[in-house]
Amino acid sequence: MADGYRSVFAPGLFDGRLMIVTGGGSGIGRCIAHELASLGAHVAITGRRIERLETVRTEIEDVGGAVSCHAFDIRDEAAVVAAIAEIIAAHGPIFGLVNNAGGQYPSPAEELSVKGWDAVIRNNLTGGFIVSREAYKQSMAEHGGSIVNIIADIWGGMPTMAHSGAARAGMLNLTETTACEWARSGVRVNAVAPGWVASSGFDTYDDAMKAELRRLRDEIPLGRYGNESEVSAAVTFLLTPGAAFISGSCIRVDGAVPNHRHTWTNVPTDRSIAFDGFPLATLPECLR
Ligand SMILES: CCC/C=C/C(=O)SCCNC(=O)CCNC(=O)[C@H](O)C(C)(C)COP(=O)([O-])OP(=O)([O-])OC[C@H]1O[C@@H](n2cnc3c(N)ncnc32)[C@H](O)[C@@H]1OP(=O)([O-])[O-]
Ligand SMILES: NC(=O)C1=CN([C@@H]2O[C@H](COP(=O)(O)OP(=O)(O)OC[C@H]3O[C@@H](n4cnc5c(N)ncnc54)[C@H](OP(=O)(O)O)[C@@H]3O)[C@@H](O)[C@H]2O)C=CC1
Repeated sequence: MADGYRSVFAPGLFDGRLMIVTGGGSGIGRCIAHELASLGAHVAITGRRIERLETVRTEIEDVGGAVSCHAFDIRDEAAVVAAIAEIIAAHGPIFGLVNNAGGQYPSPAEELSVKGWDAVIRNNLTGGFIVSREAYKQSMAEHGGSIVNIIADIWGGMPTMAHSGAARAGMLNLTETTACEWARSGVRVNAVAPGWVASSGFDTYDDAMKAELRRLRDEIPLGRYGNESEVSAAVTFLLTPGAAFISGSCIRVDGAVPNHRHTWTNVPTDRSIAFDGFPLATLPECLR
């Protein structure tokens, strides 16, 4: 038998608990599924492509974990309603939900079509909302639970990711709002915001984007990309009783990137020209 996932959390912590991980067929979601299963959970992994889910199912079962696969698009409301009902019928009440599925494509904002914008907003905001609502209504409202939403580093502009940045910022507020609304049902809702994490997600980028990623790596204060297990550990912590009084919060897993942003190295050296092209002298004193 292959080695299982080595979590820093106590073995058996989630024995018999049902956890859903959307986007569990690759990258960060796959890693989270492995960690939760290694701690005793039954993990329901979801995604659009069943073959990727089946591969992860085999990996987890090979090390003795409990897992099931459920293929659906998180943006398809009817499919989500049916899939959540099917998961509960087969595996019992939902204890944890990790809204990890998502993604986008890079594009300058002025070149985004409304169709492309909508596709990405639905992938990174609407989908997570639908899955959360159904997990709450169909199960967690009765007995409590914990939801973790994977967002992104939204503490600043995200050039070429306007659609995704807007969606993830919306997801952070949805996290905060549902944390309030569902608290009295014993449901906690938190977010984890990965920075640049070397995962299968990087494979979806073209060569220009990969070159940009290599440049960005040098600007990460901790000097490297994050890895999938570092995101998974933060998610797992939020699902544990150790986080019982944490709700509506966000853990950034980003090597301190947002703290570093204001140390710009590319500020204009010609101090006679303001950033917007107006001569500096025309600006009020307080803006100089
Ligand atoms: C954010 C910070 C860091 C994050 C890192 C990560 O997330 S790593 C993880 C990274 N992992 C992932 O990102 C994985 C998940 N990502 C995805 O599945 C896609 O990015 C998706 C959300 C667009 C799929 O939405 P879908 O199933 O609805 O796809 P669809 O094919 O039907 O397209 C609908 C419309 O969108 C437009 N459009 C789409 N693609 C492009 C493009 N390349 N170029 C230009 N435009 C594009 C286009 O308008 C298209 O309509 P058209 O003109 O064809 O009639
Ligand atoms: N890697 C990074 O640096 C960062 C990643 N993130 C976010 O973390 C999450 C995981 O990313 P990562 O593992 O790197 O990338 P991946 O592309 O490997 O993971 C995305 C997963 O989501 C699934 N998915 C995407 N869209 C849908 C959909 N509409 N319905 C159902 N499933 C869907 C995909 O499976 P399938 O295609 O089969 O549906 C895939 O398994 C994503 O939300 C990503 O945007 C955020 C910040 C940084």
